[in-house]
Amino acid sequence: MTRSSLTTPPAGAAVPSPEAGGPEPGTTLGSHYSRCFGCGTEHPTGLHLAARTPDGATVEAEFTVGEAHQGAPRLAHGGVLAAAMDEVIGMSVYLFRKPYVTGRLETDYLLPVPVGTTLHLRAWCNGIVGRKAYLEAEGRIGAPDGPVAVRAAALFIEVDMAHFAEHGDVAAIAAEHHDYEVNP
Ligand SMILES: CCCCCCCCCCCCCCCC(=O)SCCNC(=O)CCNC(=O)[C@H](O)C(C)(C)COP(=O)(O)OP(=O)(O)OC[C@H]1O[C@@H](n2cnc3c(N)ncnc32)[C@H](O)[C@@H]1OP(=O)(O)O
Repeated sequence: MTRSSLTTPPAGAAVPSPEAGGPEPGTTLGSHYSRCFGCGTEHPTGLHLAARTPDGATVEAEFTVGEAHQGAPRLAHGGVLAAAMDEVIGMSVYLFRKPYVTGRLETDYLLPVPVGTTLHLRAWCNGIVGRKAYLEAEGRIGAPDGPVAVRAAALFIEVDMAHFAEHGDVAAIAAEHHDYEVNP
């Protein structure tokens, strides 16, 4: 992965271990918002990622490139592939039970990805320092050990739930996150 110093964990960054009380290995992770472009089951043209964690610390998902995801004819749009990496990385840090948002996302495109291809995505965390999480992901064509088409490195920043309430739609959050108190 070609990455900048901004997405490279500094020496001594702690690599998190599976959170006590977090998802058991093998668990399928639900969507965090039904209309999310990445994982929402109600999004008509979204990526519909249904991620799972094989080990409580990393995340895997598949994404089949559809008609709605084209850039050049019959080829996936690079921004859509970046969105898939963003989503699977976001799910991998959400394993640690704290809300994070993308601060920076760097993407390497190694192979074109035709419509109809299933990309096998995997994301993991390389370290956390304070509010900053350093993460990485890859997308492989056709099989978990297929050729790598996309690689990404990211810096995610921890926020609190007030971030989503203040800047987004507090009623939608309350409707889908029953543990979120609208008026604490
Ligand atoms: C329904 C709701 C459910 C929610 C449930 C939970 C969510 C579950 C997620 C599941 C999966 C989602 C997957 C998709 C995830 C997205 O796509 S999120 C959407 C895209 N991202 C955004 O909209 C973020 C927009 N940016 C911001 O809001 C603010 O800039 C941020 C990132 C919160 C940071 O602002 P801040 O809190 O004021 O913090 P700030 O002091 O500026 O930065 C903190 C540190 O990070 C560094 N930093 C910040 N940004 C950068 C950057 N771009 N580059 C380098 N360093 C940076 C700063 O330099 C600083 O470093 P230190 O000085 O501490 O060393």
